[in-house]
Amino acid sequence: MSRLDIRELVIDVPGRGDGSALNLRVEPGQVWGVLGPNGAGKTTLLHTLAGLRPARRGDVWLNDRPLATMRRRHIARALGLVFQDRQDGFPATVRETALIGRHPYLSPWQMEGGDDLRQAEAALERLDVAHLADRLVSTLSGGERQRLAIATVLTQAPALWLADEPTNHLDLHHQTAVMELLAEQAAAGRAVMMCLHDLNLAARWCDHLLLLYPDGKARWGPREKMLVPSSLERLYGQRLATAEIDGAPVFVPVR
Ligand SMILES: Nc1ncnc2c1ncn2[C@@H]1O[C@H](COP(=O)(O)OP(=O)(O)OP(=O)(O)O)[C@@H](O)[C@H]1O
Repeated sequence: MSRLDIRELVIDVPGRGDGSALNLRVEPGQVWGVLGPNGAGKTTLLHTLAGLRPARRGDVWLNDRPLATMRRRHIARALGLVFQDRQDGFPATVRETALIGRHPYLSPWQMEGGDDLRQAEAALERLDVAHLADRLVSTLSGGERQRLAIATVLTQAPALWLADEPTNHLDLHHQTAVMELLAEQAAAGRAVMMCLHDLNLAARWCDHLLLLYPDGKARWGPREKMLVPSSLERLYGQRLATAEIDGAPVFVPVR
């Protein structure tokens, strides 16, 4: 189990004022959604939480240790990041790519073993890309690449998932399958924080929300308190119509 403590954190968005310092805790079992318009800083936040870029101010603690003092290998055993954009520069197969998820557990130059391979193949199966295992990643469609990226993090088996628009490029069925997977991870005691553009996915699958405004201001809390139509309209500068389907609110943009 992993816990992320975000203390007085100001992310470093170039040319922008500090806005609100973030003070929140992502606990095992929770699913956090990060919402905000383009450029609000969602990716910057996730990369800061993963220790990939420095904060302007404040700290991130992973399991009672400051992230900044931890070795990358130890961070990678606890925390997995699904990137929004990927550069698949090396000519690797789908199976080889999923196996990268095991690298935090191997010593330098150690080959993956049978258990690693089984874990990667189970993840490929789960993300519905096992039939592509021998294909070069460069030949995959956008949605197939996205599912492979998630399968690679599933192979890594982190206790804390950070996912940057995990449903990017996915058709409706695979969007639901990925959200079910992330919900299952949380139900098994892991923690999830994901950036989303789809308010309806956030309303259905997240239990906590962080709203990031373009000026750096932020609000966060339990879903019920955050999904207020007037504040979502302010967040996006977009009028919304609201309904309820299947017990969850549904938001539709209107002119
Ligand atoms: N290296 C950089 N140099 C200058 N500006 C940057 C840099 N990296 C990010 N930014 C700017 O910081 C802001 C936040 O970017 P970020 O990618 O975090 O936004 P986002 O909320 O994830 O957006 P989107 O919804 O479009 O993915 C943007 O205005 C972006 O142009």
